[in-house]
Amino acid sequence: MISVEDALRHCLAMAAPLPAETVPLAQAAGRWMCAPAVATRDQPPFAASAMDGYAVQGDPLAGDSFAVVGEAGAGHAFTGTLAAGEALRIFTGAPIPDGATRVVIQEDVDRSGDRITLRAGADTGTHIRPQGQDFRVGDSLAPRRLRPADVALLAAMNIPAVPVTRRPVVALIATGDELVMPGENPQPDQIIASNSFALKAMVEAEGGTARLLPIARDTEAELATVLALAEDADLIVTIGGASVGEHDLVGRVAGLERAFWKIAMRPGKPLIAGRLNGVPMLGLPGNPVSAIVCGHLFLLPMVRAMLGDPAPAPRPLQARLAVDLPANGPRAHYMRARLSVADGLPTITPFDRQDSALLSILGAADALLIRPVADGPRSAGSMVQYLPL
Ligand SMILES: Nc1nc2c(c(=O)[nH]1)N[C@H]1C(S)=C(S)[C@@H](COP(=O)(O)OP(=O)(O)OC[C@H]3O[C@@H](n4cnc5c(N)ncnc54)[C@H](O)[C@@H]3O)O[C@H]1N2
Ligand code: MOO
Repeated sequence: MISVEDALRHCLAMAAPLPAETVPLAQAAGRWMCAPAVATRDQPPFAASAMDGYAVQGDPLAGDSFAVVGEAGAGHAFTGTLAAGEALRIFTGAPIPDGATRVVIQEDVDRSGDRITLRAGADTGTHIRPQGQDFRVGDSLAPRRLRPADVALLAAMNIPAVPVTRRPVVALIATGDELVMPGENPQPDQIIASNSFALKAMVEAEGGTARLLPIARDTEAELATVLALAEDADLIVTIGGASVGEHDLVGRVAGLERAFWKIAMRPGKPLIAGRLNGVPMLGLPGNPVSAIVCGHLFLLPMVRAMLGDPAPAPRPLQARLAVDLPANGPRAHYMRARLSVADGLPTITPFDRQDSALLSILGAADALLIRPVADGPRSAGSMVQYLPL
């Protein structure tokens, strides 16, 4: 058995960033931009009014009066130059005319015909957004997973398409004679394949493309046939058949160059990783919670690394333990747990039942409480690490 940390290192060593492709901005959200984006213009491209009002020169006092000589709106610049004693009717987003140094908001003036007079108590802000206050030509946005606000920033930079890492194709193969697909009529000794659906959703939420392949029955021939369907995938994931029984065939697949088998982790002990004819492969344990927890700890980091994430490993957070816990054993325990807030602090309570077959408990959990190998007894109130689910 190797440690969780060593197992993750082996997994990440197999997961190199994939090549880039260019996508239009409208399809870029959620994708990993893999080269810096550089602004080709200033924003705003001119000094702009931040308010609806009147552009004037200098610092007028209450009672000062101006002749309104024209108008500027967003997209409609005033081309003349403003002289002392003149005002330009101006709207938010319009270019500030030459000669103006300030915008007086319309609530602070009295207008009569083509004249305005400043009221007492007018605010003294300039209400001018300087050219390039948001970004300037040459400013860049570093590679990242694009969030909605990033896509807006790229649009404002006038960048219509961006280079993104190709989505990794992850082939998911459930194995076992006992499995049928949801909606089928299981025999009395059969169950429904479930965890592949969670893994598909997890891969896709992370930016990968998941391909659910047919269930492989417990024969070497059938497993080989289904694995052959996955040979063009970027990552092959099998589910079940990873343990030590006669029907656990994954570790014995022809062409598998194993990096490791069995890790000091609960749930997830029988995890297998390696390359199958050169393609990175993860053999997840069949128990639903084991498969999904290993998905969070090993599969998703590999997907993130293939997408170019420079920090693909899971990032534990800290919370206050709500109950006493006995010492942990020789395997790191990723306990299904619930987060709450007590006295303004994040607090974590593990479920009493931790059997790795319990999907209902995993569904009720929003965190994995991490017990390191041989961690001593913990009292309520001590700080522990967890991974959000
Ligand atoms: N003698 C030992 N037996 C077991 C050990 C061990 O060390 N020595 N390890 C146990 C641990 S830990 C786990 S986890 C399981 C995992 O074994 P496998 O990866 O071989 O998984 P299976 O035997 O195929 O299935 C386990 C369990 O999960 C159900 N299953 C399988 N696939 C799915 C699926 N796609 N959806 C829903 N449920 C699935 C399957 O029916 C079994 O009930 O081994 C222990 N045994
Ligand atoms: O460690 Mo196995 O993964 O749950 O029961």
